[in-house]
Amino acid sequence: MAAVKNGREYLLHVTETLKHRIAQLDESIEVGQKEIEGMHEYYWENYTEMDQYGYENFDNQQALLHEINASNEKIELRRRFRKMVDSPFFGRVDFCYEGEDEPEIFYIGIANLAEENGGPPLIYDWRAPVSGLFYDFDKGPASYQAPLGEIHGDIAAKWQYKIRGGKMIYEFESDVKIDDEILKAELGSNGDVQLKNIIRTIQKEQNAIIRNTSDRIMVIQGAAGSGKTSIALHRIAYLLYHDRKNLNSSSVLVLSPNGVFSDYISHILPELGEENIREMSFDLFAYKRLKKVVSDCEDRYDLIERQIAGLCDEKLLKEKLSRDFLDRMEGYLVELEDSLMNFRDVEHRGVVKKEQEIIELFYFKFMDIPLLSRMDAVAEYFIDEVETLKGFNLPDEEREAVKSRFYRMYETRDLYVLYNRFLKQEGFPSLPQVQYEKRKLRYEDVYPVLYLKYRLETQQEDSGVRHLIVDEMQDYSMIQYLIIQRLFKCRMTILGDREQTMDGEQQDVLTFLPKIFGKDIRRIVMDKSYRNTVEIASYANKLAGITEVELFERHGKPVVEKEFPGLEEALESVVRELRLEKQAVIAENADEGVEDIISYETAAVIARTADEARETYYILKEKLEAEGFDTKERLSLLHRDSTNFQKGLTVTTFYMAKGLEFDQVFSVFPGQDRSPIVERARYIAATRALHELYMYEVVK
Ligand SMILES: Nc1ncnc2c1ncn2[C@@H]1O[C@H](COP(=O)(O)OP(=O)(O)OP(=O)(O)O)[C@@H](O)[C@H]1O
Repeated sequence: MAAVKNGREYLLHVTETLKHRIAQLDESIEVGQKEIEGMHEYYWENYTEMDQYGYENFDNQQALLHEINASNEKIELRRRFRKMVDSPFFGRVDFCYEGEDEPEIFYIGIANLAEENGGPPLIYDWRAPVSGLFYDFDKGPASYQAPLGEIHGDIAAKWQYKIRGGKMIYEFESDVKIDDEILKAELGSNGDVQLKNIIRTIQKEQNAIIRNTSDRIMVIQGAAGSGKTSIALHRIAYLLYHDRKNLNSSSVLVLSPNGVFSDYISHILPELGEENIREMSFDLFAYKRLKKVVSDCEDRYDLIERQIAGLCDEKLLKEKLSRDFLDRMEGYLVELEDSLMNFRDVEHRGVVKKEQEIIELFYFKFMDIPLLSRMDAVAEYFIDEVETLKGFNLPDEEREAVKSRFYRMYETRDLYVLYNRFLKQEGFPSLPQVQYEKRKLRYEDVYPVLYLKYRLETQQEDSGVRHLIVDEMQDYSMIQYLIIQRLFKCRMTILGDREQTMDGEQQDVLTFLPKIFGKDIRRIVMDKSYRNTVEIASYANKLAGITEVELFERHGKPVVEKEFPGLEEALESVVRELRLEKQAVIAENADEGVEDIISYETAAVIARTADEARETYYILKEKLEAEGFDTKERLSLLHRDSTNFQKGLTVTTFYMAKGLEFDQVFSVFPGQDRSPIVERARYIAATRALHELYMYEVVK
């Protein structure tokens, strides 16, 4: 097809090919399904007569499995092709290899396509080595990293296309990287309910992160809206594509802040032709691990609420999150080696293990096993001896009884008690000494107890995770990173923004990450922001005193700052300014009389606390219903237990809004609260806005 040079002609040819391949797959999938059904039938009809050793049965099952896998692969390929019909390609690079006269033409799309399986590609996957040219170079000398080494040449031309519903909307030759006009159009469009895939407009500096395979741990400090989350997900799609042997979607885990965020990003990988990855909130993970120790744990959101309500001893919190606290805990762990133990002789079925022998086993032979699991090894060792001497295996119950005599040599194995003892010893207020049912850990104690658990109980465990993504890295403390380091020995992409710390004080995790992970870390700073208009981004940066962020030149309405005597009045204004329905509006900077039709997909009212968000929601519900707004479908209260993010108007807190974005944002805060944490909250709220921002203060 090299003769076809025109995008429209090429589109026709590609569309025909897609239709043809889909039809072929339809047929072959149908044949495969019949084959599978036939195999099932054969099995049920004949299984009683199959050979007694099960060989035939085994062969049948293998054949069936093979057929099912082949069928699934075809279904997956058909799904990908069907998706490609809408927009088969978005870019083209004419690349002249060094020493050649004629350029070769590469069309780039969401996935590979050839006229037949294994044939020369008509379209290259955006992750293919050669596609790097599209993102990284303008016209002129260029190179890309192929499996056999770097390939050099010249880009003779670069084209960009917009195809929708199989129709060419536009095509043009561009000599800049990714034309700014296209990016502006992408960014200027309304926010979807979920994060968008950005393969058409990935920027050079973003591409470098997506395609990086050499660094084990990448730490990305990126300004609000710089594309961190988008990049992390595209990076995973890239790594899955290039390393199918070692990586699959179930071996990638994202530590995400909450269920809503997971929902918000959940479609990107399937859209990029990959299966979804696992996600987990670290707080939930901790709670599950500590279930046997305490009946409940606070999470990060409880802590924030407590901090805003002034119910948190900030000094104590800071102390418990400090390096010094951790060092003291390490000292305590050393002390426990001795102070926790009461060794004594054990005798069973006439076999005796002397105290001194137990001590030797405990401190020498099994010294590498964590303290609270070590006695188990000693007990097993003794049981083994008894069994050898007696010449038979002990029944399970008897084994357990022997083990419990060994366990009794620990003064206690209760982590709650051990932690409490540590607090007391170090002069910290102790936790209430209560029964399990009443034990609830405050957030600042959750991770120290989990840390104790790992240090005292757990040996190296293989989580099966080969790549870990930590989003919102600034929200994790040093002790959490230490736990992460113990749990995951894999590659990592850690990303966040120190300015979006949900704390009074900024935490720059980059200062301590190298101490935890060593020199394997590659640190990258992204200071160009794409989400907000220049007006919104400049306003937000001023709020946080940020100066070094580069802004993408996209302009919009000036930020509106207003004070109101009460919440009711503020929300009346929200209802007036809301542009979720098609509405004719006098454009701010336009000539008088010129009207714009403005209609957005998403808007949010962002509040300070969960209670304030709830109150806001109910007032708004009433006001909007009076205006005939469909509140059932288009108004939602997003809280910590929510699992999805909906179109329309969302009412939520600043901490739940993190990571999300909305066309219009109304930040409604109590004007009198100027505490550092709430000032950060205003910044987080402001940076959520794509096109319009209203900063409302309720000044009683
Ligand atoms: N290269 C790009 N092309 C098109 N859109 C982009 C690009 N990079 C970022 N964006 C858009 O910018 C917005 C912000 O991206 P994203 O949410 O990934 O940023 P972030 O750095 O994680 O933000 P935050 O930390 O503020 O939550 C999204 O709408 C995303 O689609």
